[in-house]
Amino acid sequence: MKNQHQITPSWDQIRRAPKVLLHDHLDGGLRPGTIVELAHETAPRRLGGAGGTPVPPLPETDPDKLGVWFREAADSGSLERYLETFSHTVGVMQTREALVRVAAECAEDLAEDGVVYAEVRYAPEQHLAGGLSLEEVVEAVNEGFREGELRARRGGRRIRVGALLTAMRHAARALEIAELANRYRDLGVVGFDIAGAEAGYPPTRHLDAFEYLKRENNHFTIHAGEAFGLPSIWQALQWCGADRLGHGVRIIDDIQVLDDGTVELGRLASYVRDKRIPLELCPSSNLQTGAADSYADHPIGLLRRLHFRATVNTDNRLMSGTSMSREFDHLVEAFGYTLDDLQWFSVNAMKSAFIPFDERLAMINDVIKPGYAELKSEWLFQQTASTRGSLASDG
Ligand SMILES: O=c1[nH]cnc2c1ncn2[C@H]1C[C@H](O)[C@@H](CO)O1
Ligand SMILES: [Zn+2]
Repeated sequence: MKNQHQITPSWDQIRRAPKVLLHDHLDGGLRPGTIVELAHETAPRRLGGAGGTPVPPLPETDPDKLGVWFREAADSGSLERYLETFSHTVGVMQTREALVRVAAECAEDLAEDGVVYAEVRYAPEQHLAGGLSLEEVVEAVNEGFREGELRARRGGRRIRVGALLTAMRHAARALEIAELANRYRDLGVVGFDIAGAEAGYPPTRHLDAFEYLKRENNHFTIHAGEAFGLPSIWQALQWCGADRLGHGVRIIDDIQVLDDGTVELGRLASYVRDKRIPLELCPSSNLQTGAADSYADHPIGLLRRLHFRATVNTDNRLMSGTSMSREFDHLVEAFGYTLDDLQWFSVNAMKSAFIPFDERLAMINDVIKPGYAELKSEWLFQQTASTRGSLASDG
C-alpha cells in the first residue's frame, strides 16, 4: 500500500495546494479577451507601444485564437523572438484604466489558481506612451493589485501580491527605475529586476542601479543564466550582488554528472547552493526559448535532488499558456513529484520572497504548511471509506 508521501497529487489537489510565485511578468499574463477589448478601446487614440513605437494591429481578434497565436509565436526557440510578442501586450497597457484592469485580473487569476503569494514584475518605462508618468504607472498597477486581492477575498480566496519594478537591460533607465522602486517600497513595491534580451547586455551595464539599491538595503533579482550561461550568472551575483537569479537555469553548465552517478559542482554552482541563492526556474518558458528540450530533461530535476534553493515559476502565463498549477502538473508528470515536493518548492519560494522575514515565516507556518497538511490528510479519509466498505461486505 502506498503511504501519503508516495501518492501522486491529482490535478484538483495541485490546484488547491497553496502556491508561491516569484517570477511572473504582468505584461506576460494578460487574458486574451482583455487584450482584444483594450486594443479595441485604444486603437482610435493611436497610443504608442513599447518605446513609443506605433501599436501593431493584433494578429487575431478572437480571444481563443489570440491565445494560441501567443503560444505559437513565443515557441521559436529564441529569447529575442519570444520577446517580440510583448509589443501586443505592452501596446494595450498605456492608460491608467488599462493598467488597473490588467493588474486586478492578474491578482484574481493567480488567486483562482491557488497562488497565495506572488511577486509580479513589469517595466514602468514601457508604459509611458499614453502620457502617464512613472509614478502614475506604479500607482495604477498597485491599485489594480489591491482591487484584485479584494475581489479574490470576496470570492473566498486569499492572495497577497507585491510588485517588482523591472528595468529593461537594453535601455539606460535602470538607476531611475531603482530609485522609483525605492520610493514605493512599503507602498506595494517589494523589489527590483532587470529583464530583456540577455546576450550583449550584461547586468554590469546597470551597476549604478544595483549599488544604489544595496546602499538602500533594498532587494533585487536579475534575469541571468537563461539565454546566456555562467558568465551572466557570475556577474549577476559577484559584480551586481543579486539576491535571486531570474531563471539561473544555466547553472547546470557548472554541474557534472559522472558515469557512476556522482555529481561534481564547480565553484560557481557550489557558491549558489552554499549561499542558498534562490533560482527562479520557469520550466515552460525555458522549453520555448530553448534552454531545455523537455520537462523530463529540465535541470530542475537535478537541482531539486541536489537541494539547490529551487523555485517553480510561470514567467509569462500568456506566452506559455501556463499557470502555477500547470507548471507543477508538468513536474509531477515528469519527475513523479508528490505533495511533499510541491510543498518543498512552495516553502523555498516563500523563504526567498522579498517581504520581511516575520511575514514570510507566518505565510509558511500559517498558510502553506497547514494547506499541504490538509491535502496530505485526504488519503486517510479515502482509506476509511474503503475499509468501511470491505468491513460491510465481510458481513
Ligand atoms: O524570460 C524573460 N527573459 C527576459 N526578459 C523577459 C522575459 N520575459 C519577459 N521579459 C521582458 C519582456 C517584458 O516586456 C519585460 C517586463 O515585464 O520583461
Ligand atoms: Zn522573466
